[in-house]
Amino acid sequence: MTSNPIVALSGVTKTYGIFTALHAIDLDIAEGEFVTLLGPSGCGKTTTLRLIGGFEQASTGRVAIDGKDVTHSPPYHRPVNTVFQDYALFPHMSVAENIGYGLSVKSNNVPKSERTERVADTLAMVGLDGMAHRRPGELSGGQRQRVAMARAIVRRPRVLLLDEPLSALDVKLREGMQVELKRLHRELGITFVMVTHDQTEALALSDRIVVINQGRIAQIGSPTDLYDNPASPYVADFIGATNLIDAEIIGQENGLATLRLGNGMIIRGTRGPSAKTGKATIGIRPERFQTNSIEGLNPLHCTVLESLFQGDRLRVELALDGITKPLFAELPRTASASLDVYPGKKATFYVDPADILVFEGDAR
Ligand SMILES: Nc1ncnc2c1ncn2[C@@H]1O[C@H](COP(=O)(O)OP(=O)(O)OP(=O)(O)O)[C@@H](O)[C@H]1O
Repeated sequence: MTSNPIVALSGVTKTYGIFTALHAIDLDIAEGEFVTLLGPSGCGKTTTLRLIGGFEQASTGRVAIDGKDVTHSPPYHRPVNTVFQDYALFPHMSVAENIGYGLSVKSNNVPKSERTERVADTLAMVGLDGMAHRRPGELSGGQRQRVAMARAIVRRPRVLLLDEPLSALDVKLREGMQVELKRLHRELGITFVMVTHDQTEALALSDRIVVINQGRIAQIGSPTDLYDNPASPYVADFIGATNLIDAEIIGQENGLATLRLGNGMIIRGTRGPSAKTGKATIGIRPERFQTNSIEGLNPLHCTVLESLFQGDRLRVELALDGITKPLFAELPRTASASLDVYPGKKATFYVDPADILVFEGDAR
């Protein structure tokens, strides 16, 4: 666990009536980290964020910020600010007034001259110079998002909470704003905790990702950690797509597991299992399919069901002989050109044992 975490949740449970939204969550966030809470709709990520912000109270457990127990403190007694999903700007106030509002209300000791200066600095920081006098209704979606950011950071919180901050923007704008968020995080040096259900966004922005599944933390790790070493089929499938296939571990030697698939096929995988034998699930990332036969790789005899052109890649739907659930492979265009894939074609693909993720049990 992190020493001297800026945010620490210990055994936090949140219930609504008889429904438990969070089950005894433990989470430490280090000062300056960019942490993302990721998971499907209803998994509990917003609840977790709201517990940190003080908009919800834990049913049991403890919330500490900067070493201080804030479990029962209201939002305004926490060194935290929130960028809400809908931005929550005041429509009748100008951009500058929206941004300065928090300073005038909460920090009465900020003199007017300093307030004006801080608002101007913050406007520049989010790239909104020259927009100070506009009203929210006269701004684009991306500009409104920047005002919401500016309003949250002008008070210089220790922790910035971001609730799906980019979800209202179209794809192109969202990609641009991702770069902006990353830059702001670096320049401000404060802790960002963001909620998203968009795994690409989480992978691109975070130092660490907290994957949540039905009110429980499924795994915490860096983006590469989660991508390369997912702890469960759930994480493997949520962080980057994964083909999951039922299998049985029938032997193990020198860190190499021998597995039998439902169609009787034997393959070898190196990633993960400690159990000698028993039920398992294997995961293969779509981009790990190879087209050349190389000594030591697992051959997979397939029939092409469909091939979808995607510019730089070809996405190919495959049926592994004797297995009903289709698999997806993503091939670089160069590889697919030599293969000439079309529906109905019999083709053999190859997967390195190191690219076979092995999960014990039928945990799906
Ligand atoms: N005030 C409430 N009363 C009852 N149930 C609630 C309340 N707030 C949240 N829940 C339930 O708690 C669970 C977690 O909700 P939460 O908003 O944290 O999910 P989420 O992961 O953020 O989902 P989304 O991406 O859809 O916002 C959901 O099943 C939700 O219906």
